[in-house]
Formats: sequence, structure tokens, C-alpha cells
Amino acid sequence: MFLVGLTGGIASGKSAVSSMLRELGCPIIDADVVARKVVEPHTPAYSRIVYHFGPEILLENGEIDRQKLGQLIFANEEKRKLLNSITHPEIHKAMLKEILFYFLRGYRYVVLDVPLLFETRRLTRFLNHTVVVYCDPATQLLRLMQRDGLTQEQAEQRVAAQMPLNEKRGLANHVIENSGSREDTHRQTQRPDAERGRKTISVPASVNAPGREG
Ligand SMILES: CC(C)(COP(=O)(O)OP(=O)(O)OC[C@H]1O[C@@H](n2cnc3c(N)ncnc32)[C@H](O)[C@@H]1O)[C@@H](O)C(=O)NCCC(=O)NCCS
Ligand SMILES: Nc1ncnc2c1ncn2[C@@H]1O[C@H](COP(=O)(O)OP(=O)(O)OP(=O)(O)O)[C@@H](O)[C@H]1O
Repeated sequence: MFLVGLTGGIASGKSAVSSMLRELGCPIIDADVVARKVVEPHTPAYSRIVYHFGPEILLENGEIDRQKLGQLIFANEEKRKLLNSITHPEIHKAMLKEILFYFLRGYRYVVLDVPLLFETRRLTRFLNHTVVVYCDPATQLLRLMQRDGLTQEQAEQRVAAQMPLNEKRGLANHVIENSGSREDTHRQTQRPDAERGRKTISVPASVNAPGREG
């Protein structure tokens, strides 16, 4: 089975690109979605978060207050490491299960959308290919502030909590440039861009029909 790791920086456009790939019929496993599931009430990670961060981290309905937890961990490296140590093993286990699910259904490739792929390196050994969604730092900051309603300082804090995007760019097999329009990015998901010397991804959706040999 061919496993592609899709990564990038916060708000660099991973979800935008993964939606485009999904439209091509490509199965996507989204680490942010998995990360939400593994901290639902009554899970082991949920209990450990409440134990370490206290009941004040909960909403009235008992779920984790993600906004509050985000404010805490992006402002404090120790707390971020603690949360990562609780959540990451659970996230990776759940993602491996999802890969198995697709494998058993006959899919020949899956894209894993993982923001912290190169930071944790836990999943990289399973991957055949890595793709970074890049955008320039000023655009990244602006998109992040606009999307999440953050001040510049808060947005900078979140960007600083990750490996610099330039560094990730150097580690990937392919780069999708997302500083420009959505149309430009969309074009890069449709065909190899070799003639312009760029490293991009092209996913042949037709070869990934369920039921085919894995
Ligand atoms: C801090 C939390 C509660 C904030 O939740 P919220 O719903 O506001 O944001 P969401 O989960 O959609 O994450 C948005 C983006 O923040 C960045 N991010 C999230 N967690 C981290 C982290 N621990 N370190 C650096 N960047 C992070 C990623 O780029 C992610 O795409 C949540 O992100 C979380 O539980 N993080 C720890 C688990 C984790 O590392 N998730 C990332 C996928 S592996
Ligand atoms: N090419 C583009 N042009 C304009 N806006 C864009 C473009 N690509 C993404 N955006 C916007 O930028 C914001 C960040 O994009 P997106 O949510 O896809 O990033 P992400 O990498 O998945 O973020 P996160 O790491 O936080 O999950 C969103 O509001 C999205 O609509």
C-alpha cells in the first residue's frame, strides 16, 4: 500500500489541499479529526487531560474546552509537551487502525494529513512519499489570524510551536505552493508540474478504486 504524508505549517493550507484530493476520490486520514476523537469523554486521553490540566479545562457539557486548552498549550511549551505526550500515542494508534481499514478494503493508497508529521517523526517510517503544503510566512500569519480570530502575537505563538515551514519544505519529497490563489493550488493537484521545475503531487484517483489489489 502506498502511503502519502501531507503536512505543512499551521494554516498553510493542508485542509484546502486535502479537500481537493478528496474530490479526486482520494481517501484522506486527517490527524486533526482523529485528535478530536481520541479526547472525547470516557477515553483514556480525556481522563489524563482532566487529571493533569484540572476540571477547569472542561466545558459545561463535560467535553474539553479546546479553545481554553489551545490558549494554555500554545503559550507554554511544558504544557504543550505534556498534552502531546498524552495525545500523540493515541492519535498514531488510531491512524494506524484507519490505514488498516483502508488496506483491508482494497485501497492502494491513502493520504495522511498530519500537521506535526516531521516534528514527531512517528509516522514517517511508514510513508512512501511526503508532501508539504507551503505558503510564505506573511500569508500564513494573515490567514491564521483571519481564520481563527487571533491577534498577531497569538498567531506568531502558534507558528512558533511548530518546525519552521521552510525546514519542512526541505524534508519533503514534493512541495505544493499555496501562497497564491486556490485555483493555482488546485492546478498543482491535477498534474505533475515538472516543466516548471517544481516538485508537486499528482494523484491518479482512478487507480484507487476499492476492491482492487492492495
Ligand atoms: C490544542 C488543541 C486542543 C486546540 O484545538 P483546536 O480545535 O482549537 O485546533 P485544532 O485541533 O483544529 O488544531 C489546529 C492546528 O493547530 C496546530 N496544532 C495542534 N496541536 C498542536 C501542537 N500540540 N503543537 C503544535 N501545533 C499544534 C496544527 O497545525 C493543527 O492543524 C488541539 O489542537 C489539540 O488537542 N492538540 C494536541 C494534539 C495534536 O498535536 N494535534 C495535531 C495533530 S497530530
Ligand atoms: N490559496 C488560498 N487562498 C486564500 N485562502 C486560502 C488558501 N488556502 C487556504 N486558505 C485559507 O487559509 C486558512 C488556512 O487554510 P487551511 O485551514 O486549509 O490550513 P491548514 O494547513 O489545514 O491549517 P491547520 O494546520 O490549522 O489545520 C483557511 O481559512 C483557508 O480557507
